[in-house]
Amino acid sequence: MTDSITIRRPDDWHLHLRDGAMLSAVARHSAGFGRAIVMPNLVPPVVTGAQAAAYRDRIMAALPQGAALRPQMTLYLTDTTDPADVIAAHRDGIIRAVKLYPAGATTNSASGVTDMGRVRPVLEAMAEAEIPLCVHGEVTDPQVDIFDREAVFIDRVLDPVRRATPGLRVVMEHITTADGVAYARSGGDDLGATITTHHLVINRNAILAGGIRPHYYCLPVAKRETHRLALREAATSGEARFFLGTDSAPHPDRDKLQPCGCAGCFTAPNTMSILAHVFEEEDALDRLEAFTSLNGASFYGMPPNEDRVRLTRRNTPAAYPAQIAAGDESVTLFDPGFPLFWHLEDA
Ligand SMILES: NC(=O)N[C@@H](CC(=O)O)C(=O)O
Ligand SMILES: [Zn+2]
Ligand SMILES: [Zn+2]
Repeated sequence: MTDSITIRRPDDWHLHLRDGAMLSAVARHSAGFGRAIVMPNLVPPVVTGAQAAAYRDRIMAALPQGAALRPQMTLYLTDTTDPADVIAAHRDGIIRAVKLYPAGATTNSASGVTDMGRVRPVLEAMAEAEIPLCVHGEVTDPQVDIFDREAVFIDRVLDPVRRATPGLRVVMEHITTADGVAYARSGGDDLGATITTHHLVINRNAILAGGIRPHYYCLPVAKRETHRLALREAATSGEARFFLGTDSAPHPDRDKLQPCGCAGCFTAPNTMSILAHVFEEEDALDRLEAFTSLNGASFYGMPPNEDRVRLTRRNTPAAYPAQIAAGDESVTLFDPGFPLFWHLEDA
C-alpha cells in the first residue's frame, strides 16, 4: 500500500476568498495552493480591471508571509461589460479570466447576465484574445427543476454560445452531473471543466436524508449517486479537460443556518486530504497530480508549479477544526464524513 506521494504543488481553479474579515480568516487556508482563480462575486462584484487589481492587493495583504498562493483575478461579466475594458485588463496582466453568472443563479449573482445576446461583443473579443470564460452553468428558469438546471443549461445556453463563438475558451465550473462530464468530453482543448472536492464525496442524500443539513447545501446542488460516480470517474481519469476547482465558498454559519440558508461549502482547509482519500479509493493516486497540479495549468496556458507537496497516510487522522473564526462569525468546514488519514506537507 502506498503511504506517501509527492506531487507538484496543487492549484485551485475556482475559489471564493471573499473580502474584509472573512478574507482575513480564510486566505491562509488556501495559501498552500500555487495559483487560484479567484471568483469576483463580491458585494458589489468585481467588474473593472481597477477593482480586480485592488482586490488582488487586499488578498496579498491577507496572506501569511511565505504563502505560495498567486491569486489569478477574474472579472464579473454583466449585461453592460465593455469589451475594451476586458481586453485592457487582460493585456495589463490584471485578469486571467471572465466569470459568467446567469443573473440569479447563485450567491451574489444579482448583477449577472440576463440575456446572452447582450454579451455577444464581449464573448467575441474574448475569443479573439483567448481569454477564458468561466461559467456557472445553471439556468434560472423557475419552470426547470433545480436538479435539472445544469443539464438544461448545457442544451439551452452553453452549446449555442459555444457554436456561435468559435475559439471561445470555456471552463464549465463545478460540474455536478454525468451530462456535464459528457458535454465536457464532447469539446476540444478549448473546453475544460472543474470538479469540486465536495461533489466527489456527497450526493443529494447528504443534504436531505434523515434531516436537512445546510452545510452540505451548495450550488449547483449535489445530485443523485449516479452523477457523483460519473464525477469520480472523470476526476480520476487523468484526462486533461478535468481539473480541481474547489469552489471553497465560506459563509458565516449564521447565514447558512437560516430558514433560507445560503449556498456554499468551505473546503479549502481539508481539500487535499479528502482528495487523496478519494483517489486512493478509486485506485488512482497516480492520477491525483494530473487533476490537482497539471491539467488546470495546461488549460490556462501556464507552466505547472515547480515545487512539490507530499501527502502521507498516517495512522492518526489529520486534525481539522470543525469551525474557524472569521471576525465575530464562525465558518464550518466541510465534513466529508470519514476520517482523513492523508496529511499534507511541503515536500
Ligand atoms: N457554490 C456555491 O454554492 N456558492 C458560491 C457561488 C458559486 O460558486 O456558485 C458562493 O459564492 O457562495
Ligand atoms: Zn457557481
Ligand atoms: Zn463558486
